[in-house]
Amino acid sequence: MAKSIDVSDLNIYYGDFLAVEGVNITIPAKSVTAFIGPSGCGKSTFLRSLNRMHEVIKGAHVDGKVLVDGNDLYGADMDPVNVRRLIGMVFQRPNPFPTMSIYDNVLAGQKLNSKKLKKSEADTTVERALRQAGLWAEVKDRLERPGSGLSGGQQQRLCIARAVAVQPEILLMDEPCSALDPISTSVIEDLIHELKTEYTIVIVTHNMQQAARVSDDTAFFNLAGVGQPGKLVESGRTEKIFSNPDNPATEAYIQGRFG
Ligand SMILES: Nc1ncnc2c1ncn2[C@@H]1O[C@H](COP(=O)(O)OP(=O)(O)OP(=O)(O)O)[C@@H](O)[C@H]1O
Repeated sequence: MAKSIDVSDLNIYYGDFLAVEGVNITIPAKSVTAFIGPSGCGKSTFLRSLNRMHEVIKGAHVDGKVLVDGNDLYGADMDPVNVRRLIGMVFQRPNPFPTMSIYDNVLAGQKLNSKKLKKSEADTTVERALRQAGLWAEVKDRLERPGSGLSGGQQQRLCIARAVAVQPEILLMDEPCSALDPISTSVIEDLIHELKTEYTIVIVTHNMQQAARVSDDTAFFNLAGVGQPGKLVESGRTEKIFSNPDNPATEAYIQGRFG
């Protein structure tokens, strides 16, 4: 079941450095929310705080609240490993395990969660995940070949298959198309459109056309100055943010006047 995310008064630190300050936002379920803003404003940092990947870095921590359908992600009884299973992540560079077969790559998340599957269950999971990632037809006859033998765009879809194989509720995508050619980018964008019927999707992108094409909602982040923390300037329906934003900085950024 896809879930909504409610963030309140979130501050995100690297040691003493406050990287992102005071974020308040609701990310609706079963829709695509794009994070945009100039380099260094904290988009990726904020994204990683949404599945507790941020704290993997030594000294990194947050204060404030992140609720997923009312459950506090940072609550004392919340296991970060479980959080990362429920909230999957796809990175900028496709990162399949290169020597592992396509089949085993899809199941890699399951194995990390030390979930033992019968062969028939494993086969079903692999097919389902590859179909969801729009890759099944292209790889069904070479599942035992290494993941590294696929094109960049196919590798990224393999990573999406790996992320959905564990049946997460939310998918976080950090510039998932920035290393891909326009055709592979378009395939992934179509896929994002299909996946939102089942998942809540959050995507960081530098590409304004992409944000406008794929997202239902957009959040614009900015820096007040060098060394200052990043802040959420405004968020709302993508149509509104792109055509009639409340803040002049949002309009300037979208029109390419800075960043
Ligand atoms: N591992 C880290 N340790 C310390 N500071 C970091 C670390 N990663 C990022 N930062 C700092 O946090 C701030 C936000 O960085 P972040 O990468 O989240 O921004 P971004 O908006 O995603 O940038 P970009 O668009 O360039 O990817 C920056 O000042 C950055 O230097």
